[in-house]
Amino acid sequence: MKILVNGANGQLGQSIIQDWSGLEEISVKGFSRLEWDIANTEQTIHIMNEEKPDVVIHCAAYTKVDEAEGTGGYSSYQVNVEGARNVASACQRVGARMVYVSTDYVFDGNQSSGYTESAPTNPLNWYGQTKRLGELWTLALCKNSVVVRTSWLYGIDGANFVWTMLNLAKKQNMLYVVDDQYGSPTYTRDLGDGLYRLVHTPQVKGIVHMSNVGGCTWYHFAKKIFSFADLEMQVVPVETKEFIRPAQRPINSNLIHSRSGEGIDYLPHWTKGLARFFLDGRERGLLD
Ligand SMILES: NC(=O)C1=CN([C@@H]2O[C@H](COP(=O)(O)OP(=O)(O)OC[C@H]3O[C@@H](n4cnc5c(N)ncnc54)[C@H](O)[C@@H]3O)[C@@H](O)[C@H]2O)C=CC1
Repeated sequence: MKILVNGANGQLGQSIIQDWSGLEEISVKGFSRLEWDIANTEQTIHIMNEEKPDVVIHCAAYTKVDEAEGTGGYSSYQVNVEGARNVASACQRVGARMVYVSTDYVFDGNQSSGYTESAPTNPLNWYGQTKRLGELWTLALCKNSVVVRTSWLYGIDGANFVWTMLNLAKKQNMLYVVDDQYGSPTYTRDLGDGLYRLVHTPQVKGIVHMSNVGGCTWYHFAKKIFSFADLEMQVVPVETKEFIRPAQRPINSNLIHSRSGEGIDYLPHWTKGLARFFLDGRERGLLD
């Protein structure tokens, strides 16, 4: 099975390439933005015609949530909507399955019980809107496609909340962290494992929620990070309204995994994902 990964220099893309390279039953090839700009229609068609993959893992995205608001949304629209449309139609043309990675930010977060795959979407910010439009184009243009929604993603290679907390701990011993936004932190390697099972479960189509199970607030996530890192840090819980940011975030973006019985299984609990991150980081000499 031949698999292409776009956005391969991002945190999820790197994690997938590292874990899937060398596996016997698949061949995986990653493309950075410089090698494959998904917003470039001709380049997308050319690469897909040349490579003729069985599967494309679509990791490429404009992910700067606050900047997306500030720039009038142009860059995020180009990548998250037009780029997804290009890839979906090229996948359809060459008969490839497209796995479009999406986000909990397609929901407004007002539903305290969480969101199933079929729950109505209502993004609060421009990033979420562009990702939702990308989902719709993917499902409309590529018959053999799956939209995989995940949340609060962090990996060893990349900028994310975990590294932000660990880097701040080098400079200060007190931090304010939001305690009224709830979600599921998801480790890229655990998501990669879930995507690997999905790739081998061809009958699954449509929308699938895939995040580490369980959930917490950013405050509890930060506390857990410092506990795993064995660092003394005073973490003070604050409300979202005390942190004014350009993009609004959902208060409760808990993703319900109602399709996990279909051969794709649940990912481990989020605290296990974080423990795995620390093991990996220590093994690679990046963490004490
Ligand atoms: N980071 C997070 O907390 C979450 C991310 N997601 C989704 O997961 C997926 C992967 O996210 P991350 O790895 O965290 O993002 P990332 O920002 O680390 O990686 C995205 C990659 O896409 C590339 N890219 C940007 N524009 C491109 C273009 N025009 N053509 C080709 N590549 C382009 C970037 O260079 C980058 O390497 C994205 O679809 C994102 O929307 C979903 C939920 C949470």
